[in-house]
Amino acid sequence: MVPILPVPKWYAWGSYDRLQTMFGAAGTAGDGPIDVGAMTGEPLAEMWFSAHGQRSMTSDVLVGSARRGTRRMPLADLLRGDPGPMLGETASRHWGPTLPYLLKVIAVRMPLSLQVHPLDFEARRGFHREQSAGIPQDDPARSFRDMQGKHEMVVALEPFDASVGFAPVSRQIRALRSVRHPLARAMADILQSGSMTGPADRSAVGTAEPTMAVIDRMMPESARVWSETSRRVFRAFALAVMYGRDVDTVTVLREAVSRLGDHAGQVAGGGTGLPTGSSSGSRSGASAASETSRMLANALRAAEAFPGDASALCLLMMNPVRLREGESVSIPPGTPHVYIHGLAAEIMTNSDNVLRAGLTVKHRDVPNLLRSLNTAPVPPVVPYTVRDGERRGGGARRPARCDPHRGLTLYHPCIDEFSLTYGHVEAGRVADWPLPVLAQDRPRIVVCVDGSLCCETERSDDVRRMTLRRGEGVFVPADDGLLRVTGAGNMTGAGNSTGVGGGSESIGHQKTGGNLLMASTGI
Ligand SMILES: O=P(O)(O)OC[C@H]1O[C@](O)(CO)[C@@H](O)[C@@H]1O
Repeated sequence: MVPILPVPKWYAWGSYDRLQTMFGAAGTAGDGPIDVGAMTGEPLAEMWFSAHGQRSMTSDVLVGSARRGTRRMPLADLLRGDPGPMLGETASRHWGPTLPYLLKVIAVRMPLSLQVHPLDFEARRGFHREQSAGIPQDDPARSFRDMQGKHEMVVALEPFDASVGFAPVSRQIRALRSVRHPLARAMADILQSGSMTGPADRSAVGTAEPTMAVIDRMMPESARVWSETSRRVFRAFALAVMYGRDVDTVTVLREAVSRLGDHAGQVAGGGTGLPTGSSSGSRSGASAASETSRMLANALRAAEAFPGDASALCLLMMNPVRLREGESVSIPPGTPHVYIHGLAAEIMTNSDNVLRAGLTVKHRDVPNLLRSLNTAPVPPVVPYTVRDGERRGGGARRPARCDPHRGLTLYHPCIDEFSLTYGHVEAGRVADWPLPVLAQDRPRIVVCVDGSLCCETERSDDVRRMTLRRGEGVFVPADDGLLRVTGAGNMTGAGNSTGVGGGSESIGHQKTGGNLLMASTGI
């Protein structure tokens, strides 16, 4: 068990206080430790616990001992040097000498890009193409930073708003028709009839006949077997991201919100936002209207952050999602998504490949995004959750309510690279399930996201103990076997600079315990 120092990522959409407060001095950055707690003037978006191949993306770990002295080294090097004991036999056999997952805590202050993660084969193809074009891997204009598709899962640490995947087409048409703008109308016409229907539609994009033919040529090869619905969704989406120019989205969306009676504010007030009904249009008028309002609300927030960017209208085609703390959603490669607001843990395959179509100051790559785009209107995928050994949900539309204050929940999507455990461990209590299950030959990363926790491993006679305060984390090698975690006292100050605790906190004397986030492989 070694302390791990997360890598901070400063992006414009990050928060000026959330991660700073959580992580304090527990961060690393390239050449040395960094006190993110003192950097409230900068928007801090993400803290990465990672062994990604690029130096600027791998976390450092502290090796050695408090008695003999510690030194920092990149986690990626530690794993490469001793893959068997560090990663375990199963993980090394499947994924080679590296961690197959990347864990982040993210703070979304304002909407971030309309994006898609590439499919595996597109990532491989794109990576090699950019390598042979000589584009440096850390070039901001690079789309493929590694060779992997990115499968992702989000677990909300606080209410978290997003738009994920395409909504049922009837919902898309309804939302688009609620907005009085020629581009929204042209998108709705395409969804309804397969094409733009008249001169008014064409004037919306300032171009004539060939538009549809150009768009159709952007479809991937797999489009040959797509349903007509998927083809229409592709065309409407592509129309906005390829041809939408300087649309005053803020004005038209505000007007639609106020005309519809602003359900958005009421909806934002509570409850899970995952779509609940079927895609057959069987939902009641009231719930359809409220879903339109939520689509509009997300689109408006995106438009206000990026005025003039027509791709905000694409959020009127997407499922609005509101997660409560402890709820989660999977983002398989190809899924269009926009994160709107909130604090969350994100775990993903070991990749930094993001293809953006809009709502960003970063590099956009519409052609590559369209090649990976999943155009099927499907409800967001909810990962399996397991509590006390009991498996629930999975692919269901409504997640089992996972109250993080009532113990630990294990979340896992239908892939093997990662799983995540989140929940509260009361002071003086030893977290039992699922930690023993995850002890079998798996590399783990444990982060204390609130309060404090005492971690203990025992290998032969060597007992190692560490107290984690808020923001501190440890990497637990597969070889360490069973990890015992006990809720410690209330020490909510920002993390210390080393993450090395003595294990001598007065467990049981204080009442708070801690909130545990633990990443592991799924097998
Ligand atoms: O590169 P951007 O647009 O800032 O977005 C980065 C974020 O988007 C995601 O890909 C969201 O799925 C995250 O993994 C990452 O945190």
